[in-house]
Amino acid sequence: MTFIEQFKKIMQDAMPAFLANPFIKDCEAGRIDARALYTYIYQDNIYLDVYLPLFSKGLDNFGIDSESLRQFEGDQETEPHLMLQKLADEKNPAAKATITKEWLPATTGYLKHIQDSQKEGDFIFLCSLAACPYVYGYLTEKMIESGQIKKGNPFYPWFDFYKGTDGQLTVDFMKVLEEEADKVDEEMQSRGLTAFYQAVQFENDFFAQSLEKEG
Ligand SMILES: Cc1ncc(CN)c(N)n1
Repeated sequence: MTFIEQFKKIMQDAMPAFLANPFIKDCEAGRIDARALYTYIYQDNIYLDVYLPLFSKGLDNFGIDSESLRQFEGDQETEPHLMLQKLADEKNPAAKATITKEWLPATTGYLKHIQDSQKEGDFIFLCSLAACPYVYGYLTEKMIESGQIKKGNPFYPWFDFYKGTDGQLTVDFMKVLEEEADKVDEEMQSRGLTAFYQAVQFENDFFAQSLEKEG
């Protein structure tokens, strides 16, 4: 299996866990849990504030200047947050006051993982950064394709958004990773795959933590 094939397999193998995730199951059922959505948005803002500058550094390390990759650093994340916020506001705006305004464990753990990967070297760092666009691009595409998320589902616009943005980004990211993987030895490739695998697990935990109640 090529490096990229192994990358894809990690995501394919993780799909059942994402589909069993209560956050994703709520989306599939069109069930709006306002508190969970407010929590997700709050945590995602914390995450992106740290992740996006790191993403920029990760690209700079390899002199990468692709338009879709660069665009990702802009404010495109605001739009999907507003979509979820609208759903939560319509359902139960009072839930906003009840969310935990602290860094939840998957937020802290995921960011620490990326920062630790950065210390391990440029290639491993790049692999750890890939899960953020890859998971959303892959998951949204598969769930729309399979009919698990259909038009009319309140979450459809959110899935469709990421299918477009993160889907395209993933195509560009994979091209870069393929080129860079050719330049490193097998041991480094394997460490890169591990860093990606762990980031994929954190993506799943990140969704799940939004539904966990206080105390
Ligand atoms: C935690 C997380 N992962 C992925 C994405 C979408 N790129 C996001 N907004 N937040």
